[in-house]
Amino acid sequence: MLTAPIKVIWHAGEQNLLPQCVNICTILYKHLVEEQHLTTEKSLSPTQLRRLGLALLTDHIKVVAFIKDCQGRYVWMNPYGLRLFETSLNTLMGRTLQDLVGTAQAKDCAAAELQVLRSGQVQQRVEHLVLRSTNERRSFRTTRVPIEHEGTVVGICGYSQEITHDLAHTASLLDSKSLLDDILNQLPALIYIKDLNGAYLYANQMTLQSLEHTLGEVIGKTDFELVDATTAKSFRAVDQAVLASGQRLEREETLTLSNGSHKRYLSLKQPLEFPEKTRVLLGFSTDITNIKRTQDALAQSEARFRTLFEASSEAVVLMTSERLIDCNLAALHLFGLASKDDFLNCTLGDLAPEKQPCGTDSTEQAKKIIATTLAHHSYRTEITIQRWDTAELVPVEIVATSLQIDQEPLLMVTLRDFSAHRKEIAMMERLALYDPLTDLPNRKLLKDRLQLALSSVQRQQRHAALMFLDLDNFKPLNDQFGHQAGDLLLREVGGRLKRHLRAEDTVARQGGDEFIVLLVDLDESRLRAELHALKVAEKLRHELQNPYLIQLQTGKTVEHHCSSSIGVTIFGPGETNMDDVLRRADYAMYRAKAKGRNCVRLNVA
Ligand SMILES: Nc1nc2c(ncn2[C@@H]2O[C@H](COP(=O)(O)OP(=O)(O)OP(=O)(O)O)[C@@H](O)[C@H]2O)c(=O)[nH]1
Repeated sequence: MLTAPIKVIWHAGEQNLLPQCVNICTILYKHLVEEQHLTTEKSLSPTQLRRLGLALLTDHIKVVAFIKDCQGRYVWMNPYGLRLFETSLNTLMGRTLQDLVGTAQAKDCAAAELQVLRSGQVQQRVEHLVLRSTNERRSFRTTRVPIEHEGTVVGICGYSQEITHDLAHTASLLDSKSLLDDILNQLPALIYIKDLNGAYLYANQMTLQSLEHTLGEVIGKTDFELVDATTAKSFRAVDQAVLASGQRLEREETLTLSNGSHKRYLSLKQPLEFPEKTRVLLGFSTDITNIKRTQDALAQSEARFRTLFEASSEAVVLMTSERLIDCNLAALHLFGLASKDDFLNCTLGDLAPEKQPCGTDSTEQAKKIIATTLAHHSYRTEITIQRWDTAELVPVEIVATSLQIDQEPLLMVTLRDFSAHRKEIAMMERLALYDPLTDLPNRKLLKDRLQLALSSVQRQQRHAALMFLDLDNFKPLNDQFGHQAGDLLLREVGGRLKRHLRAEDTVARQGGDEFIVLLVDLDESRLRAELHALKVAEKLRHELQNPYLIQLQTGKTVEHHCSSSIGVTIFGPGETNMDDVLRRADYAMYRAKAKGRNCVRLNVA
């Protein structure tokens, strides 16, 4: 049997709050007709049918429907509600919500009910209740409708639609969106989305900081409204290229800030298809300003060192323990190479002749240099290299130092062309021992050889001779035609003397127009040695008095006549005092001068 309260529910639902019930009612109506084999025409009036349908409806809908008196005591609850609270209608009748849910929530709901009873207004609110039956927390959207009877509110009817899952879903959606926002805003990168026209649809915190605008100022705006025109143009060009090609692009971009400083970004941009075929641009830019600054500084420093390295006049080679990997221009010149391509990947041994002048295998020598350098950190030695262009052998001094670059052991080898140095030394030695004008041994070398000769005569018991020669009538040539003419004559004298002596004899220039001749290994007999020496002296005197044809600087050739005064002395076994020998020869020459020049005089010890 249908009761009055149900009528009230129907009244409330029909007019206010349960429009969906009308549809359900229609379905139930059909179900009822089929179940009970009834037909509308035959069995029930529309009113009867409506009552029956409503009764079934309250039994079947998944909504807690209830009726309470003005004291908040339950008068009725539908089966769904009874199942939810795990109670029966009989048990529930006369009880309040406090018997079904937690005290605090029950009090809160009672206050809400009181408000409905007092105001006579329909009320809808979300309530979170902990069920006493299961201790579960459930959420409901509850609607309370005042029941009026003859102008007085006598009770409340209402229904509670469970929204626990909806709320949980919404909460998780909200949670995940804010989590995503948090993540995107905390990422140390610019993340942004722009539409086809370049207007920002999304910008994370870092993008906003870079653009120096708030989210409200950025969304819907293009770069042209946010940054300087040049920057905006370059951003737009990349964006358009991405959108047009449909391809992901990676570019370095520069943003000029309001204070004039620049920020450098590595931007990865790609098109993104949104539902309904909307294409947008997703951008991800990393701030590489500091990296670039460091890279630029490194590149500058590298360029500076490269310039120093290349400009060094010292040949410098960089190598691993096996191969040559770099060198400067001076090294290329030293090796006679046209370019570094010829040089790279060679070994040190490849740049030397097969054998060193000392006979060592060059490859072995190179290995020794590398091993010693690595063992002792640095090593200095001399080797001979072979130029690639001329095959010329060049002695070089090398200083090798071991280095550690990027964990790799390397050797830096500096090479200095030793040939020039050697020539210099040879020249210095020659200058110290030879007369630069005539290229004859000077007095110092003569004395060395005289000392050797003195020793030799002791060993071999054979005599030797020393001659002092001084030109006669030399000065007038100087006076008349200048020193250069005199020099030419002095050179000619030296040549004539050398030509008429043996290789083992020595012709030296004492200085001015004075020459000294040392004749060694003459004879065991002093007498025969004297005769031999006098014979040679005469031959020389004769030779030197031949006329001299001197070609002047003017091109003119003049003839000059000059003779020589020669003093001779013999020294032999038992004689060791070099100065005595020199003095005797000098004195003999003085006597020849005194005798009238152009003659030979012998000074016997
Ligand atoms: N051209 C030239 N002249 C020199 C050089 N060294 C010395 N003399 C000159 O040689 C000359 C030597 O002087 P003397 O020996 O007195 O000249 P001289 O005419 O041979 O006289 P006597 O020896 O007395 O016969 C001086 O005029 C020096 O200036 C030189 O290297 N080159």
